[in-house]
Amino acid sequence: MARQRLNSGDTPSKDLPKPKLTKATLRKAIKLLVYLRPYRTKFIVGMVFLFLSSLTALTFPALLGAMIDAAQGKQSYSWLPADIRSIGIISFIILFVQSLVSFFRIRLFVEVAEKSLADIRRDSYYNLITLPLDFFANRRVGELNSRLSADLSQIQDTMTTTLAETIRQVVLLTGGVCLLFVVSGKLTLLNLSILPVLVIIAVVFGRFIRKLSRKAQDKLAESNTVVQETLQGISNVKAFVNEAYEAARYSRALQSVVKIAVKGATYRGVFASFIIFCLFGAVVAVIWYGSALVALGDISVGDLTTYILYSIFVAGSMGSFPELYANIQKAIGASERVIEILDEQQEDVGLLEEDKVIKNPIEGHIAFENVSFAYPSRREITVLKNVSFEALAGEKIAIVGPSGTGKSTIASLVLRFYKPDSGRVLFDGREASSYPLTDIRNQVAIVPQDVLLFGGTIRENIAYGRLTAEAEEIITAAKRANAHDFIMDFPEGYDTLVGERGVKLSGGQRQRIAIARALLKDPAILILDEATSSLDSESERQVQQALEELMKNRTSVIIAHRLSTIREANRIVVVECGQVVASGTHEELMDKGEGLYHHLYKLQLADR
Ligand SMILES: Nc1ncnc2c1ncn2[C@@H]1O[C@H](COP(=O)(O)OP(=O)(O)OP(=O)(O)O)[C@@H](O)[C@H]1O
Repeated sequence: MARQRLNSGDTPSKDLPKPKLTKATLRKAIKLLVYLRPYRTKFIVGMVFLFLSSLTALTFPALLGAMIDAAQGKQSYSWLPADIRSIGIISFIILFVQSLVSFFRIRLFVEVAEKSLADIRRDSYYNLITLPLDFFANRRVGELNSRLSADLSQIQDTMTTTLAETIRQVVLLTGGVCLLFVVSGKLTLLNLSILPVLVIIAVVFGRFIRKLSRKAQDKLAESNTVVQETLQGISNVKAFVNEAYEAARYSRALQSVVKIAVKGATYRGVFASFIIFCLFGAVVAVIWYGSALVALGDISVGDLTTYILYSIFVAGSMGSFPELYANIQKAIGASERVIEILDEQQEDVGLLEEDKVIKNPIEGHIAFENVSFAYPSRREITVLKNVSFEALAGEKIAIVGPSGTGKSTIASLVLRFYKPDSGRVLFDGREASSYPLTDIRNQVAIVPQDVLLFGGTIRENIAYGRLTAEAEEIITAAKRANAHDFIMDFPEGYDTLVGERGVKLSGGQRQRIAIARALLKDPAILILDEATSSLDSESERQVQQALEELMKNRTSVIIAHRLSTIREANRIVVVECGQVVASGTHEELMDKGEGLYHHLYKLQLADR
């Protein structure tokens, strides 16, 4: 029987949705079984052991009944000696075999489940990281991550225990019912007329109580939100002298928790009394009728004992089915979602080391020809409209324009995070789509606005640009990026841990690490998404110097926010509302007079 809880201590997996079992959902879930294939021999042996241990469990009631009969000088079965000692020894031998078989069964199942689950985890992770960016735009990454881990834990639970438990209970139930008939048909008919009714009532009632318990949890969560909100905004609460208001709000929330919990407890009490009454009632009925049969000489005392023990087995199996079924349902739902991720269309990026070898070197000439683009998640808004520009190999090209006009989108198209809806992106005069994705991304580096570092050491973070880099190369890159000195100022130098997402470093330091990373990658094309957050003038000078170093000898696309930094660019492309409205050198654009560039430039000068 599923145990009820009226508190909020359930694990997240308990909240996993339970889909209806249909052919389609089953077919999807079954797809995951291919992951068992490499371990099928162990799985089959485990299954055989499982059957053996369930079957041996079924012998005990018969043996114990025979032992009681033997005590009264009766022989229950012709194949079993009628002396207590022999039956006791046989029981212990079977018990020993059962323990041994159970050990191997558990060991094998867990091994198979863990190994195949590791394969599923690895494949879903591989798939996830090779999915196009658009997939992530439509989902919250945290949610995706916790969903996936809850789903996988559910599948793991099912593979390690639920599956085995279900098979065991099916064997015990069918074997138990058959043996009940063998021992006494009359008693079994009585039993079978009571037991299923009880089980059905218990399941329906159980569901009702479970609903109540969920409501209690929701209410508790609501009251916790009050605490959280109040504490987060404690200064507001105090400033408005609203302590009394918040206390009353919390107290109201608590009252509703108590109300629903007490209601739940009432039903639970009724349920428990009902179950106790019925359960013991059934036992009394069976023993009553059984004793009458013994008195009539219809069955022996040993038979009655055997019978009662089998009844306990059968009742236990019946009671365990609702929870097992619910777990299987959840696992099937979980498998469906995992399969969805496994079936998503991946990008054609390779995961092998040799995929990092560049097969089509790019010199650095970039051209956009009438490129139009709308994000797949927001098709109705055309972000880029007929955008055309060109940067020769080694040139510096700047893209400027107001916020939200599509500058970063241009960068995403260069990196081929997305494909244009119409028009062409060309590298060295060849269409981008004719290059393997890995070739493009291996030769384009981006220094983004918000530099994200991984939680390891500075050395590892720089090496992310080229994982095979030697220690010396990392230091050279850091020196060129103006980062070496500040790194050496840390007691642990290059082994300093940067903290989660690089929080232990300042914005300017993070940027210089990102520049060192890009230097190490040594790309043909560089995209600089200039930081909008202002650094102090010393950091800005250091970052600027590092950027100058980085831009040497390669094509640079600078998404510029500070126009002062791009005066020297070979070409400045002015974008407004997704369209190129002007392009030329700084002087040419300024000479034009009242254009957008002129306006923006004047605005920035005025700000200084
Ligand atoms: N992944 C996305 N899905 C849907 N729309 C997006 C996505 N990313 C950006 N956009 C939208 O596309 C438009 C252009 O965004 P983009 O980031 O390219 O502008 P930007 O010029 O770089 O802005 P900023 O100067 O503020 O960085 C915006 O309206 C933005 O809301």
